[in-house]
Amino acid sequence: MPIHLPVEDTGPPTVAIRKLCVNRGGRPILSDLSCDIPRGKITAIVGLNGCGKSTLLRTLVGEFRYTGTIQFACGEDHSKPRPDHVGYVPQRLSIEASLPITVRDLLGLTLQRWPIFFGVSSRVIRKMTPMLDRVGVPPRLLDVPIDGLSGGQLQRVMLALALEPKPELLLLDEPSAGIDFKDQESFNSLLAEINDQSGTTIILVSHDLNTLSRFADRVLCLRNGRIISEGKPAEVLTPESIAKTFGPVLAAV
Ligand SMILES: Nc1ncnc2c1ncn2[C@@H]1O[C@H](COP(=O)(O)OP(=O)(O)OP(=O)(O)O)[C@@H](O)[C@H]1O
Repeated sequence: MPIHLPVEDTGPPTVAIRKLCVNRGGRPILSDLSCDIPRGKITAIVGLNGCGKSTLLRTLVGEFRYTGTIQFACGEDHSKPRPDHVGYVPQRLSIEASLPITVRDLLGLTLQRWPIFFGVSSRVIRKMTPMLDRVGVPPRLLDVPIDGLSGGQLQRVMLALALEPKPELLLLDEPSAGIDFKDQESFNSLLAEINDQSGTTIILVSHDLNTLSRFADRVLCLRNGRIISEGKPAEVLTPESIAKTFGPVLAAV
């Protein structure tokens, strides 16, 4: 029986998920998953590799078909989120890393509504420096090819794109993967600042239970595509719940 601890009252949830089922490759990945994502809070999703964390985020951004309901309370039309209501930082870039694309090209290609062969508009060019500044990326990196960025710099560039124009919901899939401890700390502080200053609801997938216990408002533990427990970090990251989510070996550590 999953453990569901009450969400403190922050008004209607940003996302209400009910009986969500997702199949991939003919196999159930998420099964009968129900939860509320509280407005203006940071919710972390944890669980073993392959338990369905990325599938859940990618379903929320509309990538996979599903049964059940996902009710968004973003913008005025609550039935469907529009891209400008939801920002998404994927686990990895699905483009060839060796393509000779600079940060400026990536921002131009993503922000512009017409084909890049018309050139990047001056309106878009003017936006780039403040966008990068907001996430702590120096403007000199605009001319660096994306495969020349460090893991932490690339995550920040992706975050800058996800924050454009001003999402009510921000989804991040393992933003700390491949980043050293210092960069992780400063990236998490940046997310906390965004959450604090603009009230953006954040859902992030993470494997770093220590950091989450300080940083997330709520933790959702997944195992084999089902919710094992959810609640505040101190309530949920207990030896019993960790053992149910990750198995007895980690709990014993
Ligand atoms: N294209 C696909 N076709 C079929 N099954 C897939 C496909 N992609 C992923 N899966 C399976 O879906 C399951 C969930 O994958 P998902 O990426 O959501 O897990 P995860 O919890 O995010 O894992 P990780 O922590 O390793 O990123 C895995 O068992 C995976 O093998």
